[in-house]
Parts: sequence; structure tokens; C-alpha cells
Amino acid sequence: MADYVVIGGGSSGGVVAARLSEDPNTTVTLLEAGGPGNSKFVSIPGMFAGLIQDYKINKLNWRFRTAPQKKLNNRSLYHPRGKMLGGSSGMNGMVYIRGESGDYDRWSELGNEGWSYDEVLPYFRKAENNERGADDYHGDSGPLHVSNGDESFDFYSAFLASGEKLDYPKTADFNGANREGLGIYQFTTKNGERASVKFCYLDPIMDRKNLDIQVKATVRRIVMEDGRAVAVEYDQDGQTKRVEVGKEVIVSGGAFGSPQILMLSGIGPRDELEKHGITVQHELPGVGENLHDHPDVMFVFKSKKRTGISLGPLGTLKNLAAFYQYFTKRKGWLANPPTAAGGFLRSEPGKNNPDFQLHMVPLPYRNHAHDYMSMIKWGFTMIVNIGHPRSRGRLTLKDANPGSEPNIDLNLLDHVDDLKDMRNAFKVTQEILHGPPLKDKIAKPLYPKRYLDTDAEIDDFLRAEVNHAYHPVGTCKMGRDDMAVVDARLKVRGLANVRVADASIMPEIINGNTNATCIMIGEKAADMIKQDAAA
Ligand SMILES: Cc1cc2nc3c(=O)[nH]c(=O)nc-3n(C[C@H](O)[C@H](O)[C@H](O)COP(=O)(O)OP(=O)(O)OC[C@H]3O[C@@H](n4cnc5c(N)ncnc54)[C@H](O)[C@@H]3O)c2cc1C
Repeated sequence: MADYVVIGGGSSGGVVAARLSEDPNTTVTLLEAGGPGNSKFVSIPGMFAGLIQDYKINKLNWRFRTAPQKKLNNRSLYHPRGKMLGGSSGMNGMVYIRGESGDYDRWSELGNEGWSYDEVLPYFRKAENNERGADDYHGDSGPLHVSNGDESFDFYSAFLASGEKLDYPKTADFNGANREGLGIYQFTTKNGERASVKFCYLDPIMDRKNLDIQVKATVRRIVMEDGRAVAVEYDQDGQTKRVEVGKEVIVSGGAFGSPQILMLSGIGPRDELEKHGITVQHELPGVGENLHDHPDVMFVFKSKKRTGISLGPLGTLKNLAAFYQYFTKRKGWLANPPTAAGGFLRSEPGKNNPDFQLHMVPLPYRNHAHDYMSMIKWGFTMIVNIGHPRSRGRLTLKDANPGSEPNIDLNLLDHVDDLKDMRNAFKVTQEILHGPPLKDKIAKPLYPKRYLDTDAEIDDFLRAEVNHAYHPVGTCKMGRDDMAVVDARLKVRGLANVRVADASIMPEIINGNTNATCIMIGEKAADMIKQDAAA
């Protein structure tokens, strides 16, 4: 028996478990399907490309695949997610971004009391330990380490200079008062190591007597009786086990895991549950709906000089030296996430806010680092994604087996305005990349193979190359309408003691990378649970 059972030890669930167990009189069980996540692939920031590889031996990764995307030439997309303590914070690109203030104000306008920017900012600050120190926007005494990006690759400075020539401002802090412009990101790292939720929140408290962390524990279902969660069943070491619930269950399986777990527990759309022979415990039509992600596209260039990172023969020799440098001094490119330059710009002058994001990678990299022929060259990649896509997909069950992968349909670029915004964002970015001084570093474009002049050419390229930005959200959305799954206190609507806390509760995706927001959601969820227990 545990007072609280948290399902999923990722960016949100790890935070919820850590905060709830601060009270020694409260017992918490955390069930995580993956292992402890102690691998060097996780802790070394530069190993990101290795971590997301789609090989069976990669046990740190769920290695999902989407349904064929009908607006993307019916391509099925690879979707890596972290399967370990720390969840996707143990696998992500570590860019520290919160989104724009209007994103949270919009959540509040949708009827979600307590989620405006002013109300969530204290949780971002509470979580944060920023090496730049505290100010109105930042914290310096939370568990989550945030460090400055390494700007040393020459592609970065050339890109920022090309942007300046076109009057794009430089931005010193993308999480401060004004995020518009180009600059160098901050990252969730500390002293050359990844600062995942496991590293920051769970490692320091592993010896708490009131916190029971079970790894390789895949939840089968929440056992419901009369609208109350009474236990959670999970598979571990070849056996089905059960933990009784004293007070509440918090589902934090991520945007794919959480709706799947709810449906397997009989909570979801009636038709979908009955189709798979699952007894309906509580009908909720919105479970699995509203799935969305940022669509992104990559420009890939071969450079004139051998700078940056390469997996070719000379690059491999340099990389061996980089490993030596890393293990002896925690320095060099492996000590830093290789996506330091980027920013937020407007796809058209008429946009109210910057509406697309850029990430530069000093490696000719594409297709989730599976295009090895690009990576043996020298060069760089520019990733472009729009911030507020309108396309919506859905997650459904393949069958009633908890071990089965769900059907994931992101439905990218389904909405005609998403294609338009991507096209315009592509054009703005193309201008920067083909302008001086960056263009003087380029030997030739690899993807696309030349400057694209017409809308038709750009649209063809987008349909052939657009992918997702690893930011799925929205499948258990917070709100008040009929399709909402949780209320503003993250309680599953109509149930006494089940909450959801993770990326799935976002009613609309934020404009930016999603990890910091998931951590904020974990912080706020834990606070609300404590308040409700004390009331
Ligand atoms: C490759 C990649 C790159 C990214 N880059 C960035 C970036 O640079 N910056 C950024 O801000 N964001 C980035 N993100 C996104 C960000 O990391 C995620 O949005 C965030 O981690 C999601 O948090 P979550 O708590 O919703 O889910 P997760 O952190 O994914 O946690 C869900 C947890 O639940 C567990 N789980 C699922 N099902 C079960 C079950 N049945 N039983 C038990 N446990 C279960 C999973 O194993 C996992 O540990 C990236 C993500 C990926 C995958």
C-alpha cells in the first residue's frame, strides 16, 4: 500500500514523486517501465544521436512508429521516447525553453484556473537552478540545473551574423522578457553532464524510506472500484504485481503512455474500449484525442572546411580525441548538447509573435540521425519548426495488451495553415542560410539540393521531409469542454482519485521545446495534490 502511486518516472512523474515524498509521513510508489537510466549514452550530452537510434538493443528507448501520415506522402515516422527513470528528459536534446507567456495565458482563457503565465512562472523558478543566477524570470536554488550553451562551433557565429545582416535581433535570454530573435540556447546540463529529472530530482533522494521506486515495472492497468482507483497492476520480472492505493494515482506515462494506461483501465471513449473488449469503468471521449506535435523540417549543408562534427574517418579520429578530452576534463563537444544556436522568428511580418523556432546542429544530420551518408560528411543542419500547429491527430489502442504499442497518428500538416506557416518559415530560414557570411562556409546544399524558388517546390520538399519535433502533447487535455480529460487541478473528470500530470494535459502545445513545461506541470501537480490533501 502507498498513499500515492505515480505511474511513469519521466519529466513530470519524477518531479511529482520527488515532491510528494518530501513529507516523511507520506508514502509514494513510483512505477517506471524502463530501467534506472544509468548509461553513459544518457549522461554524456554529446551522445544524443546515439541515444535515439532505432535498434532493438536500445532498451532506453520506446522506439515508437506513427501511422502513415496522409499529408506527408504516407510516410510512417519514427518516434523515440525515453524509457528509463527520467523518461524523455534522459533522452532529449536538453534545450531549456519554456514557451511564450501567451501560451499559458491561453490555457487559462480556456477555463483552466491557475495556469496563466503569472501563475506558472513561480513553478518554473522553483524548479530552476540557473548558472546565471536568479532574477524576475529565473531561479537559482531549484533542483534543475540550467547552463549556458557552448558557442564555440564557427557555424553558430556565422549563422548569427547572417541573421544580423537581415536585421534579426540577437537575444540573450529566450526565457526572459523578450524571446524574439537569434542567439545561443541554455541547456539542462551540469558540469558537462545531462541534467535529467533522474539526475536532478531522483538521484539525490534515492534513500528516502517513504519512496519506493520500482524500475522495469510496466503498468497494466489501474484497478477501479465504484469510480475510485484502489490499486495498480504492473508487470515486473515476469510476474504481475499489485500495489494498493491509499489516496491517489498520478498517471505520468507521457503523451503516448498516459492515454494508453487510462484506456487499458477502462477510462476512455466507449467505442474504443468496447472494440477491444475492455470493460468501461468511466466513459471519457477525449482520452487519446487532440494529439499534436510541432512539425519540423531540416536543411542540411556540406561545408567547405572540416569544422563541426563528422562521423567520417577524420571525424572519427577527432571524436576519439573528444572522448579522451571528455573523460579527462569533462570538456569538448561531448560535454555540450550540439544544438546551441537557434531562436524564434516570425514566418510573416503580420504575425503577432515569433511563430517558428530554429535549432542549428554542427553535423549534417537528418532523419533522427539515421542518414549515415550525410553524417560522414562535414557540415551542418538547420531544423525549422512552427510553434502553434493546428493539425490534430489521435492515439488509439491496437489491442488490450499492455505490451502492445498504441496507434499513433500525429496527422502532421493536416491543417492547411500549418503547411502555409511551414512554407513561410522555410523561406525566411532559407534567406538566412544562403546569405553571408554563412553562405561562404557552404560547399553545397544536401537537403534540399539547391535553393528552392517556388511554393510548389517547397511544398513538395515539405511533404517529403517534414518530421515531428519530439514534442507530442494533448492526449489527456486539461479543460472544461466535453473532450477535456482532466480539470484544472489535473483530476480526471468524474473520478475521485486519479490525476494525470505530464505532456498529455497540455490543451494546446507551447511554442518551444516541452521538457521545462513538463517539469513545471510536475511541480504544480505536486503542490495541488498537497493542498488538496491538507484541505
Ligand atoms: C529525442 C527527444 C528530443 C527532445 N528534445 C527536447 C529538448 O531539447 N528540449 C525540451 O525541452 N524537450 C525536448 N524533448 C521533449 C521533452 O523531453 C518531453 O516533452 C518531456 O520529457 C515529456 O515529459 P513527460 O513527463 O510527458 O513524459 P516522459 O518524460 O516521456 O515520461 C513518461 C515516462 O512514463 C514511462 N511509462 C510509459 N508507459 C508506462 C507504463 N505502462 N508503465 C510504467 N511506466 C510507463 C516511460 O518509460 C517514461 O519514463 C525531446 C524529446 C525527445 C524524445
